[in-house]
Amino acid sequence: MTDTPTTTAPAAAAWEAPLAGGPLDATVDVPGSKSLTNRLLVLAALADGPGVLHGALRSRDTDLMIGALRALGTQVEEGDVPSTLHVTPGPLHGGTNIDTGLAGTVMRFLPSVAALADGPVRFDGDPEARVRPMGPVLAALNALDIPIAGDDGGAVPTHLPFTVGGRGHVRGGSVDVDASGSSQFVSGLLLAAARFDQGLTLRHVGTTLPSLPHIEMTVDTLRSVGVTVDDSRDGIWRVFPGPVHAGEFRVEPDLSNAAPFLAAAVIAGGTVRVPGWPDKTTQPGALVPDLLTRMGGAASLDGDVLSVTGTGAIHGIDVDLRAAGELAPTFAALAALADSPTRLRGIAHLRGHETDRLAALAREITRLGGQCEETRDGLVITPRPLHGDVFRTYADHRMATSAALLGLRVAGLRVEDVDTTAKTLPGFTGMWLRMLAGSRTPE
Ligand SMILES: O=C(O)C1=C[C@@H](OP(=O)(O)O)[C@@H](O)[C@H](O)C1
Ligand SMILES: C=C(OP(=O)(O)O)C(=O)O
Repeated sequence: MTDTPTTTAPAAAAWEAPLAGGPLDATVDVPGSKSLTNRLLVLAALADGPGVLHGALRSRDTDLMIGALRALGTQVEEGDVPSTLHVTPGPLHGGTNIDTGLAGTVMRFLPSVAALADGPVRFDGDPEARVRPMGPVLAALNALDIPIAGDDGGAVPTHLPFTVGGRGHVRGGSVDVDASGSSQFVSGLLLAAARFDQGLTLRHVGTTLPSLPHIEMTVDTLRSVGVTVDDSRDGIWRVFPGPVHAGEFRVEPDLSNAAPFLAAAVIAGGTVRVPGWPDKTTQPGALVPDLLTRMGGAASLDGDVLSVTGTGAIHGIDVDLRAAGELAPTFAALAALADSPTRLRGIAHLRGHETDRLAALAREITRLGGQCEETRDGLVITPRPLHGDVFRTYADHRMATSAALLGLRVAGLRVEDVDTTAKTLPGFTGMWLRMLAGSRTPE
């Protein structure tokens, strides 16, 4: 995954990012967390009875998860509002296809569910998904005696497309996994492991481990459905075999999607508030208030309302974002507008995200006249005066929200394919305009 990103989408369809007209004063209701919604959907499909999710995110990634679980035999129905989902598990069927789109959570979480199905399940996704790393999950399942085939046979594939030869049960046991490329390799194996005959002991054998909060989220979510997990040793997780209990769950707002709105207050000045902020969470977005404070904002929590106030002054930072790589595009935008250089470290694995985010951010910030250089494991951004141009997004929702942030200060910035934000936040442009107008953005 070292190729530089390319795109062929026409610049003509680009969205004119609005300039901030003055200090903000807005309350933004952010929809549910992608990561929690897709974990809870998977566990509901593996549960011992019908369950309910409230506040679920409805977006391309979560609708792909719903579509895939339906294809495997699970009933998923909307309640009185689209964010309420009733899930009734059924026997897991093979003989089906799964469209992963560009969703890491679908392509990495469902192969071990498919291994429990009663026949082959073929996975494929967007062209951009075919270059995202899959090898460690597939090799681990293969080591547990699950046949995994690429379209042309041969060795265990390392990328989409592939077929998981579901056998109705998985032996389980112990596997070693190099998860330095993505925490989702760990989460994807742990989520289904209580349904493996022997459960699973998973040992991470790589040099670095990104997104530890997302692995803690997996462990926490498993425990919330009655699964016993031992995570007492660094880099080793043991999931005991046993039932996954059905239940009724409420999904927290997506704190990583809240990040660009809160960051807007630091850039434009004024205050942005996000209600429903959890006082305790495994979401990496929990780091946002502290990071925005270090860059010049002031954050406070009043009840469950998180407020960020800015003056327009932005300071560069040196930060290891290993735990929260999905925040990097937001902080890269802030960095390009700051009064001193920024170094973002610990995020080499972003080269395997929706696009190679390090190359994409460096290229697009440079296109606007900025200075952004890739390092071995991150970016160094040196603020320079920026000018308007087309900002390419490479099918990456967070490139689009990052561009909207830059557009608050850079006249004439046009965001290519802004609708890519539908991956996790459909309606983003409406929410952004309402934030700028100072009116509350309904969920
Ligand atoms: O498990 C999850 O829900 C996620 C884990 C992280 O993946 P990586 O560890 O690949 O960064 C994160 O970036 C992604 O947006 C969501
Ligand atoms: C990396 C991300 O997504 P995915 O779940 O597709 O890996 C992201 O949302 O920033």
